[in-house]
Amino acid sequence: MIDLKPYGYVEAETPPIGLIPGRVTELQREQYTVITEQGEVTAVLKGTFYHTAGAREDFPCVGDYVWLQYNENGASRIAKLLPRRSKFSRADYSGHAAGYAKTILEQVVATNFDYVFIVSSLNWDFKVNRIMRYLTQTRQSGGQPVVILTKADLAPDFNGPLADVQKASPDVPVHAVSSHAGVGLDALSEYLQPGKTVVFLGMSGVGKSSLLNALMNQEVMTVKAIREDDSRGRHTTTHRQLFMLPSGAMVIDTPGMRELGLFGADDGISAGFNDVEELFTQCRFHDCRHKTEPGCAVLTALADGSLQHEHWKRYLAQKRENKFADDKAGYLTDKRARHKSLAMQSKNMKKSGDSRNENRNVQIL
Ligand SMILES: Nc1nc2c(ncn2[C@@H]2O[C@H](COP(=O)(O)OP(=O)(O)OP(=O)(O)O)[C@@H](O)[C@H]2O)c(=O)[nH]1
Ligand SMILES: [Zn+2]
Repeated sequence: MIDLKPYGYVEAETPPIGLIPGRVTELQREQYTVITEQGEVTAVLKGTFYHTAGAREDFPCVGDYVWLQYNENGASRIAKLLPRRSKFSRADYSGHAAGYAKTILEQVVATNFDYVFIVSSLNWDFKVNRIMRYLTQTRQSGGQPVVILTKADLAPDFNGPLADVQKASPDVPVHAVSSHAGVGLDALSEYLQPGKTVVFLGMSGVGKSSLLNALMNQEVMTVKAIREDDSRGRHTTTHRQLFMLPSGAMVIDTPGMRELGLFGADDGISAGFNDVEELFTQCRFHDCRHKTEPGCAVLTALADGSLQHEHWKRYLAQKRENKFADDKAGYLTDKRARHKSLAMQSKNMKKSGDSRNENRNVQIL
């Protein structure tokens, strides 16, 4: 028999005969993995869920405590969702036409966590305002916020940023850590107590997977920047969603949580580099690598001093460091295509001399 207490289960009410308690550790499509006193079981929802659940919110997700009908020979059946003490949800647009705001469902992505680690990098991209926005989100979730400033090894003097966060939110604990150098992790044991659950909130590339790996003492999440020499024989189990740390605390890391982190992306990672990205659209070749290519707007700007070398170097460092860089290329291609079609359109308009159409086009874009 497995004791569910280490999974944070508090029995407020004894389940009726025939049902046993459990905690959802994974959700893939409609199939649940639930840890129960019988061990880890695969489960589906009882039919009544589909009839009585008013909104998607009522469906169990990772972190939830449930009662289920245990089935020794096949899928168990989740019969009841127990009350949640905290939750994060996001809008679910699936199957709904854009603009039909009323039909957008709430999709709960993680529940029953005690702490929310607001993870932010101490590199040049450090922004107190973004942390404050995550703080608001966290306070609405019911979890207790803890600010984790990562990559301390990249910022020899992190006392400044640390003090900035402390000043902006005096009641919230702030810690600087380096997953790579193993610095500052011990201080987190205050939160990582047996039976406690933590979720990470933070933008892509801030080091959430690296932190999880460091806390797990093993690689459970793939970190994008793979070094050539150790990429063989990696042990990764990326599908797991609720991780039990050696300390006895749990970390929920769902794709849904990662998407939440992206909500801050509007002022995103490369917002400080608009000027650089504008230059890309002026390079002669659309696949310019800005190294030796003729007609490269970046090289020209570096040469005439309108682009600072330091600024360019920091941009390149960011590209190396962040996964976002990958998506950025696609974004820029789109942007360039938009520019081009806009230019073509206005050329055609000018030819036909129809200025009303031109105006209409500007509005559409
Ligand atoms: N120097 C330094 N780099 C780090 C540290 N932690 C993470 N990184 C690097 O930052 C990059 C992103 O790290 P990840 O752990 O994948 O970031 P993530 O937040 O999980 O990113 P997503 O999976 O996109 O949400 C990688 O290149 C890491 O090697 C650190 O403590 N120090
Ligand atoms: Zn170029």
